[in-house]
Order: sequence, then C-alpha cells, then structure tokens
Amino acid sequence: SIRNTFCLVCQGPPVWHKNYPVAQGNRQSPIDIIPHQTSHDPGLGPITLNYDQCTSINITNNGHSVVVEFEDPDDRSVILGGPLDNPYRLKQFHFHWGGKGCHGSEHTVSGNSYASELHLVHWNAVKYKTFGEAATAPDGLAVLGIFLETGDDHRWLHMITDALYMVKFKGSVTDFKAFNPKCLLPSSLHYWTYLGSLTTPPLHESVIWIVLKEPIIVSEKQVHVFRMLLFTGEEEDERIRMENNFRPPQPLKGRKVRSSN
Ligand SMILES: Cc1cc(C)[n+](CCc2c[nH]cn2)c(C)c1
Ligand SMILES: [Zn+2]
Repeated sequence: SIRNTFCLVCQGPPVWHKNYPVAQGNRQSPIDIIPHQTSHDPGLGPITLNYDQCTSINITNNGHSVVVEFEDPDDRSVILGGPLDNPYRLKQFHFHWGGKGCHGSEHTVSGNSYASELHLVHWNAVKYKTFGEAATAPDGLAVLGIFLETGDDHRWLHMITDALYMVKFKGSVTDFKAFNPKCLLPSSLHYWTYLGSLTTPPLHESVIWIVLKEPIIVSEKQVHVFRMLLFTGEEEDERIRMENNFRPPQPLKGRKVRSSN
C-alpha cells in the first residue's frame, strides 16, 4: 500500500529520529524487561488506583490507536504510591496490538511479547498546570502498562470492543460514559518500574513507567476486533487496517528496572 508519506508516525520508528532526535535519547520506551536483571527495591511500596470516582467521556480513533478519555479537573481518579512522589491524574487509556498471529505489546519480557498492551496515562497535576506541560517534564507522566495475553474471553473487554464498531475511521469519536478501567486490571498489582518516554512522536522523556507483571487474559477474537479499526479516515479512498501500532524495544542505556516485591 502507498505509505502516507506525510505522516511520520505512519512511516514507522526507523525514521522518527530525523524529526525527533530524542528518539535516540537515553530514556526511550518501550524496553525489554529481563526479570532476573531487575533490582528488587524493598523501599518500593505498592501502587494504589483510586478510580472509583472516575468519569470517562468518550472513545476515539486518533489514527494511531483507540483512546478512552477521562475528565481530569480534580483528583477524582488517580494512581499513587509505588515510585510516585505525588498522585497522578488519569487522563486516558489506549491500546497497542499486532497483526494476525503477530504479537503487539510494546514492552517485552525476556524477549517475549504479548498479544497487546493497555496503557493508562496519568499526569502530575501537583507540579504542572496542564497535561501538555506535564507531558514534557521528566516526572510529568505515569503510565500503567498492562499486558493482554490470548486465552479465554475477557468478560469486561466486550464493553470496549463493542464500541470499536462506532470508531472504525481515523477521527471518529463516540460517547463512552461510566466506564471504570478497574475492570481491566489483573488480580496482582506487582510491577516493574523504570524511567522512560512516550512511545510515539514527540517521544518526550517524561514517563515514569509502571508495568504490571501479571497479564489479563482476553480472547483472540476480542483482539481481532481491534484490527477492524482503520489508520485512515472515512474520506480517504485507501483503507489501511490499524494493526502493529507498537514501537519495538529501545536500548536500556544503563537504566535500572526496579521490581516491587
Ligand atoms: C502529549 C502526548 C502525546 C502522545 C502522542 N501520547 C501518546 C504516546 C504514547 C502512547 N503510548 C505510549 N506513549 C501521549 C500519551 C501524550
Ligand atoms: Zn501507549
């Protein structure tokens, strides 16, 4: 298919460094996590997710992923504890996935990738006035990463996949109220944490990553629904299936990955 030559993201990771030199920086994400090389830090407490008052707004296809956005005028839904010095406000969550039979997580574990990866994006509203400002600060964002492994149907993921039919085209959006992402968490909140970045341009090195060790189980059929989405807009004559929207692992550059107990 003719690559959308104007969309840098669509030309993929190898060319991003030309417009975003930080792509070759010292704290880029994702990374390959090698469990026995992580350092267990007894000072690293548990994370807490206070999502019970969260207010989801809508679900949208932004041409790179499918995103559920939240109201964030106050600390109604925050992540706290673990490596974080402040509560971080939930802003949005989205997914990364592969193509048919190809896995699509961003982080890998000992070189192994999962079918998909869910990112819950939070920002430090104690230190920064806006999400945009926080997204450029070294301690501005906290992203909770959750692996999706294929197996049985996930009883709540249907709420998301049923909505995908409404946002097939890039630029489409539909209401998505009263969804609490707590239903997408695994039973254990044990995690790995390290300092990293956004995984698509502008690739800001502003993310404290918290990656849960335990994946959630979803069915291949449910992952396949994500591949029905399109990178392209309704008005474009070329229809390009949204898949493989993950960045491959980046050099660790001497960073420490810490492990909760
Ligand atoms: C300001 C900002 C810009 C972008 C492209 N993103 C998405 C990049 C991304 C998706 N998954 C990991 N990083 C975020 C989260 C914030
Ligand atoms: Zn992401």
